[in-house]
Amino acid sequence: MSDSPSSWPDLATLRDRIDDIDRQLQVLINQRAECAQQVAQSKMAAEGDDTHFYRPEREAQVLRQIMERNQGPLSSEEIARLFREIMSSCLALERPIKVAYLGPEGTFTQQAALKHFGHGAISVPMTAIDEVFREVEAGAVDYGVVPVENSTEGVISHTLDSFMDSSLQICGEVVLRIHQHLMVGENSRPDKISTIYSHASSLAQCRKWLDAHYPHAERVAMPSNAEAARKVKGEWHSAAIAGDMAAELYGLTRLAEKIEDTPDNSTRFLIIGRQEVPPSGDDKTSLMVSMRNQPGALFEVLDPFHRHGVDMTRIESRPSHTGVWNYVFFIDFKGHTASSNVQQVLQDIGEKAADLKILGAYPRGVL
Ligand SMILES: O=C(O)C(=O)C[C@]1(C(=O)O)C=C[C@@H](O)C=C1
Repeated sequence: MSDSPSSWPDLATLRDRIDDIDRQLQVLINQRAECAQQVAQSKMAAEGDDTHFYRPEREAQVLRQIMERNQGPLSSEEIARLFREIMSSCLALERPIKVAYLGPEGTFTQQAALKHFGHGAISVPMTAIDEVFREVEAGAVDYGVVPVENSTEGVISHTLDSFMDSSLQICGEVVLRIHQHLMVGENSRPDKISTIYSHASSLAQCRKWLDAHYPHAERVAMPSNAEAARKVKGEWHSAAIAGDMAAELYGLTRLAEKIEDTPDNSTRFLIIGRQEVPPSGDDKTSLMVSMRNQPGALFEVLDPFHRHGVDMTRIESRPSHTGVWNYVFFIDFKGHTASSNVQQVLQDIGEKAADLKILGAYPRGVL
């Protein structure tokens, strides 16, 4: 017999079934929350004042397990997103976590913070990247979220430079697909757009689209996309390029969606904190290495990775703050500082480098 609508249970029966499942889910979610409360007690008994309630390695393991065992029909990403929120609420019961991000409200960095920590975290906007670092260092917030590289635009040098003078650790990473939309306020005249506001890097990410669709509009760089969205709210002749959060926050209408020139446009953000993270089973490590300016310096940094079979994922060089002729390399690689081949790499580089700083070993982004 074919599966026709007439052979399905009726709507009332299906809704009864959903009510019953919801009842069970609710009991189970609250049982999970009680467990998390007990975890908090046991952590405090063992660690006292230094207790870290947020455990990046455990969260990554929980989310990976959920994705691996998922059988659908919900996608692995979707089910992990739901559990992300459950864990976020459980952590908030243990202790509410404060997270500073590069603001204002509605930026992609806030979106990244919520994607990583879920909506149980209290997110606090900051006006600059170094302010995010300062707030975490001072203990005014627990963690910070800062952008570090965009697939189209490259590295965010402010973030790398901030690590030079900071003792903070990288505790995690999160990658966000960046979709840019052209948006206007309610009194706008879409056929009369003469000015388009956005952050310089978003304007650059949409350059070809703007050349094709608004060749005569003036492009004005703003401190952030969210700032741009706020500005156009009351202007009838201008539009902003920003993301979903900014459109919703300022009640703007999207004139065109996903206008970024490269379809896989994404930004990587780092979670910074004051704790070292144990291995999760799939980790990355970030280093900062200062080399004297002499022939073969780059080779001496790269060679140990090759010799010990460690997979480098990124290398950037920045001028050092201290010596005019010294360079600092920022390096990311797969693996955790607890593993022996990584320790051998660190030892070899340490013997040649003027300075070697481990910025953190942390779980590879899951969501
Ligand atoms: O396992 C822990 O350490 C917990 O605190 C529980 C839990 C969870 O809800 O699964 C909550 C917060 C942590 O960041 C990690 C996991």
